[in-house]
Amino acid sequence: MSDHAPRHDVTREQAEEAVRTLLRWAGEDPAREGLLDTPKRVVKAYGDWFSGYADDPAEYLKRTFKEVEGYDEMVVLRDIEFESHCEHHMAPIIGRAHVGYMPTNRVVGISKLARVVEGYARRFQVQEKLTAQIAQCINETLKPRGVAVVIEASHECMTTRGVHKRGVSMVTSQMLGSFREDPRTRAEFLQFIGIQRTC
Ligand SMILES: Nc1nc2c(ncn2[C@@H]2O[C@H](COP(=O)(O)OP(=O)(O)OP(=O)(O)O)[C@@H](O)[C@H]2O)c(=O)[nH]1
Repeated sequence: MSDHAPRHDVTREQAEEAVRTLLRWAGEDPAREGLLDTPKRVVKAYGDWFSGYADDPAEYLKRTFKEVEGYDEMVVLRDIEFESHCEHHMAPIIGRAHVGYMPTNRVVGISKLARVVEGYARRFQVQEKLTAQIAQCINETLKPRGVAVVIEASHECMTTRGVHKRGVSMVTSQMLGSFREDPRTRAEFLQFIGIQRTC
């Protein structure tokens, strides 16, 4: 089984039974009419939220465009909305990713950067890991001069439970190659995505 294959050692029936157990634990009666189809719906929703385990995001970057060979300036895709789930509480993480790279001679279809974000977001995540995985995937597959990923997200484990702080967002960044080494390149990227340079 590859790293990206879904774990099929749990059957759909077992997954639905686990949802019934949680409903009982919360104080509900899973046999109540309104809840009869809930386990089926939850398992279907999990298939959507966690489809990233069946994805190999590097595959999206394998098709590159020859026609744009020679373009070697920064490419930025900003405001890529995503939904993920934190691996600590299994609560939603809702955010936006900004991705930039400095191509060498390999340029990808711009939607593929958003697909890479989706492939990693649709898993249980920690924001720092999500940020690093996106950057490393692009770096290893396209071998560009540099990669930059900034993620801004709110964590529902902080807003709907626990410390209950609304309006808080977490910002993480991973800069590789020229974005890490050249302050001007980094500053240009931050300007493109609307984050002012502070150092
Ligand atoms: N660094 C980081 N922390 C996260 C992320 N998602 C959730 N957390 C934090 O993970 C921590 C888990 O802390 P624990 O003390 O083990 O869990 P807890 O008792 O439920 O913590 P509280 O949320 O403070 O109630 C919490 O501080 C969460 O806010 C993330 O993506 N990155």
